[in-house]
Amino acid sequence: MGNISWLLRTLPAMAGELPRFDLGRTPAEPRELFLRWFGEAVAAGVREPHVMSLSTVDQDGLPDVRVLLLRDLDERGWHFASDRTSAKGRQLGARPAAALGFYWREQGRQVRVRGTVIDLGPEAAAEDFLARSPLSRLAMLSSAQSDVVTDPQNEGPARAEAERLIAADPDFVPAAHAVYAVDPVGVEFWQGDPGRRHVRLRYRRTADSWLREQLWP
Ligand SMILES: Cc1cc2nc3c(=O)[nH]c(=O)nc-3n(C[C@H](O)[C@H](O)[C@H](O)COP(=O)(O)O)c2cc1C
Repeated sequence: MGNISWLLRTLPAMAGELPRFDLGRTPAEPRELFLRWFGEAVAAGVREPHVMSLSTVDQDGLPDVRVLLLRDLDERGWHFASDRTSAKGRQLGARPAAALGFYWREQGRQVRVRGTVIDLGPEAAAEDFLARSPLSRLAMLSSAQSDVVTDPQNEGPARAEAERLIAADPDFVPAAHAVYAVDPVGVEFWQGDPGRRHVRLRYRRTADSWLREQLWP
């Protein structure tokens, strides 16, 4: 019988050198601070800094979470791409609200984003889909994200059908492909400290600007 608790207690967290978070140098807008931290994550060699968790809520109010890639960030918010008919797509259709979580381990940094979700429409979906590699497009076209795999042998025909679709129309975009943006009401930046004096800053949206508040970590 395995007991994992002893093992968990041997694992370090937030060890080593970590950056300092100077609250005197924070911009008025959270997007600007996110871009600064993201650039620093890339420069520090953080592996896959664009990987984030996305949480949504199902029809029973039960939270759901999975990992996705950040696709863009602009005045509309944090973008991700997915299938409108997937579990998350259906959850978002019924309840367009979500939270994102980034964890940049090498820097002991966490960023949390909460907000309403908007579907950016067919043009954004087409642009996102057609910019993908042929392999990625083929994989997306031949899968039914979140559905139960009833016949593993059926992958061949689905793949062949996807190949036929792309050959017939190289600009084909599946109707279910969507790009969403999380339009934030709150964005939080958390800097870990090996001495456990972690620093946490929350941006909260007000009618016409952002309120910055330091929170206990
Ligand atoms: C590193 C990584 C990146 C991923 N990126 C995406 C993505 O950008 N879009 C997406 O729909 N699924 C992505 N996935 C798959 C999702 O985690 C998830 O399995 C899928 O979207 C189905 O989720 P759902 O059933 O909750 O809708 C990624 C998984 C991993 C591990």
